[in-house]
Amino acid sequence: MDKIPEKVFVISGKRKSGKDYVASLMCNRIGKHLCSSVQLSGPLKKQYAEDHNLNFEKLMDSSEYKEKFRIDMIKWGEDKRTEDPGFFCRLATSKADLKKIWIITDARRKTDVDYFKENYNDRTLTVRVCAKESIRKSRGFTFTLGVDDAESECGLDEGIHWDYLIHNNGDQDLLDKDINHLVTIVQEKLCDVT
Ligand SMILES: Nc1ncnc2c1ncn2[C@@H]1O[C@H](COP(=O)(O)OP(=O)(O)OP(=O)(O)O)[C@@H](O)[C@H]1O
Repeated sequence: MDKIPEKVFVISGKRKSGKDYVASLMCNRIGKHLCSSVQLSGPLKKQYAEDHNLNFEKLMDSSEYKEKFRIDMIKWGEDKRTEDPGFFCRLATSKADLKKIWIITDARRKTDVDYFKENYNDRTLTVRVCAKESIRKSRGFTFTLGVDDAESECGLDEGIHWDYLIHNNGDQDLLDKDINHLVTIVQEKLCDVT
């Protein structure tokens, strides 16, 4: 293992629940000098793009290009994960420049949660971003067969105990309150180690 973080927030949520939005708020409030946002889908997409001769930058943004390859990419990722469940988690966190606080922005499967619990047990906090379907739709979500009923989107809907829930339904005060709570945990932890 290359580097031991002080805290690992493992964020999950349905499509367009606001995972990236929440991760970015957390990062800004904790301090960008302390936080690394880690996308598990990053290395997956990079490898997929290389193997299939595709444009990696376009796969990483929220363009139609990404949507076009989503189903095939999910299948390809499943096959890799079957061979080695921690493969993408390990790849995503093996960068040398990661900071003290890791914010994993896109846990999708139990194997993702298990990986961080197994490797950073005392430091991992699981976070579920919750948003009603109507709100997610207003942010661009449309139900897609083969995507929204696949394990990659439903694997963490049940059977996981979340340490924290973030309510992202449009009430900015409630969202702030939830995020401030997580920020306080980090600040307390960092006080303990300094
Ligand atoms: N509380 C909020 N206030 C304003 N805009 C928001 C809020 N939450 C999310 N959004 C916006 O909704 C859109 C979807 O959010 P985001 O990309 O964070 O969702 P996601 O869960 O990461 O989506 P995906 O599953 O597709 O990666 C973005 O344009 C984001 O800026």
